[in-house]
Amino acid sequence: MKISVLGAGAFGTALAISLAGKGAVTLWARNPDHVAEMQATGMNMTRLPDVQLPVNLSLTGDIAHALVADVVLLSVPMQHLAGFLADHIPQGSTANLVACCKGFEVSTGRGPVTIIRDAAPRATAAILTGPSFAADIARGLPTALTLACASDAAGQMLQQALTTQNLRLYRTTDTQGAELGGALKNVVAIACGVAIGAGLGQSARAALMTRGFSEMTRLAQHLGADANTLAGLSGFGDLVLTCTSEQSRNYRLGLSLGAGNSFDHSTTVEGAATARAIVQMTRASGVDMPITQTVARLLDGTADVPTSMAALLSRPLKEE
Ligand SMILES: NC(=O)C1=CN([C@@H]2O[C@H](COP(=O)(O)OP(=O)(O)OC[C@H]3O[C@@H](n4cnc5c(N)ncnc54)[C@H](O)[C@@H]3O)[C@@H](O)[C@H]2O)C=CC1
Ligand SMILES: O=C(CO)COP(=O)(O)O
Repeated sequence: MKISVLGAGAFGTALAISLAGKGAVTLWARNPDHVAEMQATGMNMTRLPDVQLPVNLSLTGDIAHALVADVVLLSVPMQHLAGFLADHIPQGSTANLVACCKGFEVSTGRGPVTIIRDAAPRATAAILTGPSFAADIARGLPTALTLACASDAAGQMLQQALTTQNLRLYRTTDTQGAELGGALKNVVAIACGVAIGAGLGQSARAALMTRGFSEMTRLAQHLGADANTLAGLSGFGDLVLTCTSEQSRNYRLGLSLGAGNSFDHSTTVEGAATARAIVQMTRASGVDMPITQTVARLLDGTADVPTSMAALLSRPLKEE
C-alpha cells in the first residue's frame, strides 16, 4: 500500500513520519526549497524541529509523482483546500482522498469532505480528525483518531491503511458529524483561551467547554449529523484537548485576545475563519450559537471581552 501526504506542514509531516513506520510513504511540499532543506537536514525545521524524518520517507516537490498512490492525505489548511484540489487533482480522479484539515470554508460554508466531493465526484472522500497534536504523533506518542468515510467498505480499507503503532483509528460513516466536531471545537478553544487569558478562571472555562459542546451538538443535529459522532474523538475528544492545552494554536490565539497581547497572524488558526463561516451558515437557520457568535465578534473587533462576558451571562435563563 503506497501512501502520499500532500502538504508538509506540522500535521502532514507528523502523519507521514508515523505512517513511514509501516511502509512506503511520500511527503509532498509545494516549495522546492523546503523539500531541499528537509532532504539536507533530515528534519522539517520550521514545523517540527528536533524530530528526525525516517530514512524511508520519500520527500518530493513533484506532485505527479506524489499522486501515484493508493491513499492520498490532503494536509493543507482549510481555506486553501478547494484551490489546492482545483490546481492538482483531476476532476475525474478515482483516488482515495483523505482530508486532514479542520474547519469550514468561509466563502461557501462547505466542509472538507464536501469540498473533495465537489472537486472530484468519482473519488472516495474521507476525513481523518480527532485529538492529536502533530508534535505528539511525530514523537510516537499514542493517539486515537476518527476516520470518517460515507462508504463503510472504503472506510474499513482506509482504517487499516492509516492505523499505525501509535495512531489508533476508529471508524464512522458520519462524515458530516466528524467534520463539524473538528471545526467547531476550534472555535470553543478560542473562547476558552480568552477566558483564561482574561483571568476569568477555570470555572468559566469549564462552563464554556460544556455549553460549547451543547452548541456543537445542536448545530450538528440541525444539519442531520449524528449526536453520537459529536460525543466521540472528533468532537468531545478534540474539544477537551484543544481547550486545555497551550500546545493548541486556537487556544493560544484566545489567550492573547483575552490578555490583550499581540499574536502572530501567519500561524495556522483554523477556528478564526471557521467562526465567521459558522455565523454566516447559521444566520438564516436561526440555530442558537452564542459562543461562536461571541468569538466571531471578538475576532473582528466589534466586541471586547467584558461586554462579551456580560452579554453571555445576561442571556435568558433556561433549562440545561
Ligand atoms: N498541527 C497540528 O497539531 C494539527 C493540525 N491539524 C490540521 O491540519 C491542517 C494543517 O495544519 P498544520 O499542518 O498544523 O499547519 P501548518 O501551518 O504547520 O502547515 C500548513 C502547510 O500547508 C502548506 N500550504 C498552505 N497553503 C497551501 C497551498 N495552497 N498548497 C499547498 N500547500 C499549502 C504550507 O506551506 C504549510 O506547509 C489544519 O487544518 C489543522 O487544523 C489537525 C490535527 C493536528
Ligand atoms: O487540532 C488540533 C489538535 O487535535 C491542533 O490544534 P490547533 O490547530 O489549535 O493547534
